[in-house]
Amino acid sequence: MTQSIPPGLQESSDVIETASGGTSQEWMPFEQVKLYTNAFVLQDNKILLGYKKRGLGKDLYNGFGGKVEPGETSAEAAVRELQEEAGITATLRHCGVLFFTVTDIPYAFHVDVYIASEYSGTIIETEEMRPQWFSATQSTSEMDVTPEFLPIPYETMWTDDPFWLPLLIQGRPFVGRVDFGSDNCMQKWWFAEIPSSPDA
Ligand SMILES: Nc1nc2c([nH]c(=O)n2[C@H]2C[C@H](O)[C@@H](COP(=O)(O)OP(=O)(O)OP(=O)(O)O)O2)c(=O)[nH]1
Repeated sequence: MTQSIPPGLQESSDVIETASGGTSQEWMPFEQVKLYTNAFVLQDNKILLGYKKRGLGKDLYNGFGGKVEPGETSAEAAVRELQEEAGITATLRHCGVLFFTVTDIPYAFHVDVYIASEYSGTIIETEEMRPQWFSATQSTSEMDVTPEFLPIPYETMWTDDPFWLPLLIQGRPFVGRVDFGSDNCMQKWWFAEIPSSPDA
């Protein structure tokens, strides 16, 4: 499987491809990589998302995250961004890597994705994000007749999120790459699950 892992992602011998496609033959070249984080809180079958009020991904729901600042590790940045954007502190577990390019942006985005099952503090709306809980239930048979929380609003999220968010919710580590066109459409994509080792 190693040969199918797109450039930008670490080679690994034991990934299981979950989706791939697109019209482009070749992956888009990139000159530089910028590090980002994205953190999700999952608790009691619900997931915390934020409605982004400004910047990249404005008017879309997402996890909480942003750029890794100089002198900071990705894990430190993830904790800081969750605190800045939702007002809470959590112990985060790394659960995925996403790699994006966008036509006309010379650098690529490496996004470390984190998950937490507990947090401390009070969730607040901030300048950047309006937090909201959604149901993390995935099968209709598990669904309540009158669910307390709305289903995940995939239609108001980045178009690649349905490929990996279900894996995150199931606690299955993943990697993926998407090349976006200037219209924000996915031109080429590849996603895989990383099976956990038996002694993990
Ligand atoms: N769910 C999802 N998130 C994405 C995708 N692409 C992408 O950059 N992101 C995330 C990574 C970051 O969490 C976020 C963008 O970071 P940001 O622009 O808010 O960074 P920042 O907070 O440092 O920016 P700022 O405060 O300086 O304006 O969007 C995607 O395709 N799907």
